[in-house]
Amino acid sequence: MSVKPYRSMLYVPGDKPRALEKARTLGADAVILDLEDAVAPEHKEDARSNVQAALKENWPCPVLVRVNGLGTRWEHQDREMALLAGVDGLVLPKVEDARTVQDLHLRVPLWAMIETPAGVLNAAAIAAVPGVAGLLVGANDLARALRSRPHPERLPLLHALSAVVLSARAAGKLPIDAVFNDVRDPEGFARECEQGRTLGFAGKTVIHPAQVEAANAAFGVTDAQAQAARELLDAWAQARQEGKSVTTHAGALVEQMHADGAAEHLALWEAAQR
Ligand SMILES: CC(C)(COP(=O)(O)OP(=O)(O)OC[C@H]1O[C@@H](n2cnc3c(N)ncnc32)[C@H](O)[C@@H]1OP(=O)(O)O)[C@@H](O)C(=O)NCCC(=O)NCCSC(=O)C[C@H](O)C(=O)O
Ligand SMILES: [Mg+2]
Repeated sequence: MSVKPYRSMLYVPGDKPRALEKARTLGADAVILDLEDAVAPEHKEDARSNVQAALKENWPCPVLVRVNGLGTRWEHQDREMALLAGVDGLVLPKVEDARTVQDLHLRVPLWAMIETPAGVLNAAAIAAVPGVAGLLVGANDLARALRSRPHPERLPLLHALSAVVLSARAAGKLPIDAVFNDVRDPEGFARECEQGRTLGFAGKTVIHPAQVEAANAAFGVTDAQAQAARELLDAWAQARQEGKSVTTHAGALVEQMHADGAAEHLALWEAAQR
């Protein structure tokens, strides 16, 4: 089994040259060079040039570009620039229906942002479009659209968060959790990562260098977990050899889906080692 981890996906504003340079060294599993909400209208053209230059550099991870939304005056040029410069994928903000994504006929993977009520309601169809690699939650826009209030456990967003996980997983795509806005609250960030991981997200979008390592840890597999997965797979192999389709390991039930889960954990651990 071969998997590519997307534990941390770092947004980098296209109009901040220092951040664009620094992003190459931070250990994120992917970076998202942002031309949308992190960039003021008067800086859009400069940001596009900076991102074009950044795409020519060597990166240790996949580099995505978040283009401005469909229907804005920048979107077409953003997309053309990114595709010509050899981007690894595009992030499209505020995706609300599957048809919009289908009609783009992109030749690189598309990561669709789910950050409006309509986007949440249509998330399953959006995720199912061929070429969509994953769904990213945009919790700031979503909270604004829902008129919900901040809540330490994201209670008003839980339905939407789970809908994104369900939709992406049903289509075999990756669900990626929203950003955590307070870059000076590592405990709060760790709690939210834990919640996202528990809900089924594969990783988290992050906005600051200080959040990268914590997201990698929260959505990664520890050495001890990898060892436990190996032991479970050994127990399962032994059981299968004996013609059993159910066994116990360390006192707990083991069936095929548990073995599949252990194999996926091990593959993620191996990928992170590389
Ligand atoms: C959040 C920030 C504005 C904080 O900025 P600041 O206080 O200036 O940061 P620091 O001084 O602590 O920065 C220290 C050094 O780290 C570099 N840095 C900072 N952020 C990044 C980054 N994202 N990538 C790479 N490098 C970064 C600084 O250059 C400093 O470097 P050095 O000079 O060597 O010390 C700021 O972190 C920031 O702008 N973050 C990204 C914001 C962003 O991208 N927003 C858009 C995506 S989130 C979104 O849109 C939400 C979604 O759509 C939704 O709806 O929810
Ligand atoms: Mg947004």
